[in-house]
Amino acid sequence: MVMNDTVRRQLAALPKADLHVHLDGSVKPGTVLDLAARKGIELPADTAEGLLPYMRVTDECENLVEYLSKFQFVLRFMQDAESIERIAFELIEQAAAENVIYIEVRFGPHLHTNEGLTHDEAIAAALRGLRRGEERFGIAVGLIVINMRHESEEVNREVTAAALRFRGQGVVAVDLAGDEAGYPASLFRELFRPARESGMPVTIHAGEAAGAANIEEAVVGLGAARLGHGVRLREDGRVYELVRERGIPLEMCPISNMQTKAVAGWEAYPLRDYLRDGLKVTVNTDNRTVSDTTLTKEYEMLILRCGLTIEEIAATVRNSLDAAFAEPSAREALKARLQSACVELGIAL
Ligand SMILES: O=c1[nH]cnc2c1ncn2[C@H]1C[C@H](O)[C@@H](CO)O1
Ligand SMILES: [Zn+2]
Repeated sequence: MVMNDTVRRQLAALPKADLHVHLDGSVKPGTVLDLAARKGIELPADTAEGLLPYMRVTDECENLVEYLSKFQFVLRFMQDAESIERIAFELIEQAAAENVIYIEVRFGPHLHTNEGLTHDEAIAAALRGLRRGEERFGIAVGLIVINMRHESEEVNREVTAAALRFRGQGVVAVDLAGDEAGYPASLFRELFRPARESGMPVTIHAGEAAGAANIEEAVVGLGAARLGHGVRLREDGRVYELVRERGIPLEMCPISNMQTKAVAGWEAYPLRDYLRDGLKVTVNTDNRTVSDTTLTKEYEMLILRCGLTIEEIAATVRNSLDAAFAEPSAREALKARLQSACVELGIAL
């Protein structure tokens, strides 16, 4: 498949969904410039362009741990409610510009408490920004609260409790992110117990920097209803079947997966095989700024480097809407929008 003008037009107009995007990985460099000036923080460059090397990874990134080191730079500017709200709003604005109709944004509240914000205040600020974006751009939004693998049990217990307090007010799920190879999923069974017991959906970053055993533990031990990445699922046939039989959606993030070296290269990227094998594959950005990506760019790479068709791209969007942590009626309405757009665009769905 090549990218002719018809496909480009179809891609641009296709309604999209992003289930896996980190707030702190998607900050616009121009916003950092502005926030730094207001806060009197000195920057290593005085243009948006000049800040990019500090905010994005290069192809030379060796692994997930190196990738994660990029987040420190922006977190300094995300320690007050107003900045968090603004950055959340601007993320919805960026998504709206490429026809995203549904988005679940995720962030780790504890990363925003260095200057005294509480977890609840950080969550409330993110929700205000998302709501404002939702109203302005007509996009349906949800917030996923992240527990970080390197944080203490006590901190993560509090983060989870805060997430549960905001259930029904915009927080749709809890997640586990950070250094997967250094902190296996099995350490977090107890942490996710309250979420499991209260029916709050759980999604877990797994099978990105560690193998299929971590995916099995995420599903069986932690109760994951979806998996962040899941790229390395094919390493174990038994776990592969488990995920396929249960229809557990994979939140794949192709460009990020290349950068963290979760796979050797595009030739080895398993997304097309997973999709054709009936796994519930979804396509997401992970971090718009850190990974220098957009959903359109992710789709283009999948078409050019993995041979996906526009129909298969549309099928991944439908998978995302099916997998959305949203009310069934909202999911159906979004799917109807996708369906009618596909009819108009001549894409068989
Ligand atoms: O792809 C990822 N894998 C694991 N952790 C990640 C990934 N992208 C971002 N994070 C971490 C770094 C951020 O500071 C944190 C909260 O968004 O989540
Ligand atoms: Zn992620």
